[in-house]
Amino acid sequence: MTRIQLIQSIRERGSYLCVGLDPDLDKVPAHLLGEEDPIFAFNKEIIDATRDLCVAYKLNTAFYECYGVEGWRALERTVSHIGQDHFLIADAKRGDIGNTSTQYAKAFFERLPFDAVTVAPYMGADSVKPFLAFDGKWAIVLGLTSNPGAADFELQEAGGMPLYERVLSTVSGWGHPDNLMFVVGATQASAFVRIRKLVPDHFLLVPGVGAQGGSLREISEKAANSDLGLLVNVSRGITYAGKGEDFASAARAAAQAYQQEMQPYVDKILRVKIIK
Ligand SMILES: O=C(O)c1cc(=O)[nH]c(=O)n1[C@@H]1O[C@H](COP(=O)(O)O)[C@@H](O)[C@H]1O
Repeated sequence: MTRIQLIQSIRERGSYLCVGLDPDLDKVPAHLLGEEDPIFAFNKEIIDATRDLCVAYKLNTAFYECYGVEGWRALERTVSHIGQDHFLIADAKRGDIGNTSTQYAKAFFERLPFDAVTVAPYMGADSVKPFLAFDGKWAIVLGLTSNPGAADFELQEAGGMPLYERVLSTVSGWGHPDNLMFVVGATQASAFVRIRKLVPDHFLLVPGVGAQGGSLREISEKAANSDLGLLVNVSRGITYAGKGEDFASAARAAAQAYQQEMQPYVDKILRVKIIK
């Protein structure tokens, strides 16, 4: 999916919500556990209940890999059920020497139909650039993450600025706003304004709303750009909004509340904008 298509889809749905599909068999409703593929059965109901309210789905591969080949099969079935109308993110946090990164990119972009993969920048240019070499595909590079451990390296000073700022300004030169996004945690509100100065045009993937306590309003006020420029991810806050047989309608209600909070920002920013 191109940046222009993504912006159109945000405008049409009045939403920049990304639903995180991180299924955990210890948490899915008991009545699904007897299904032949309970992970897919769970995801399918969540997808069917939320498709019109979100523009993206993010699958964290850890929640599939931990179930071995059956988990991977459920991931494949899930992405094919989602189809082509949503921006599809493989949250795999990859990045390795160049030829290995190319194989990771092929796995998600050629074997599977993902639009984007999350990438850790620690190994530098040759580990990130292979993900930028696929037409119409995206790398989403970790900038300032939502977890407490962000303080261990990302917030440490590196040559007169925090390391994450160096990552944003250096990595933004490796790609462009049509193939590169950055992850910024919703819990890092005090950094949003500074981040927008460093990467004014890039989309930001913002996890950490819901279970981790980040504020959708604060992100929207401080980090939206003239394209809207945000994908706000919520995983547990939507998928486990309900625990019983009505979990899908509870998920829909949670997603709808986020979408309704987003609509005024979409209207304000994208209503009269002519897309470049
Ligand atoms: O790359 C990510 O998506 C990510 C980066 C980050 O800084 N923090 C973060 O929570 N995530 C992921 O975003 C999702 C957040 O899930 P919830 O806290 O359940 O909404 C999980 O898949 C995390 O692995």
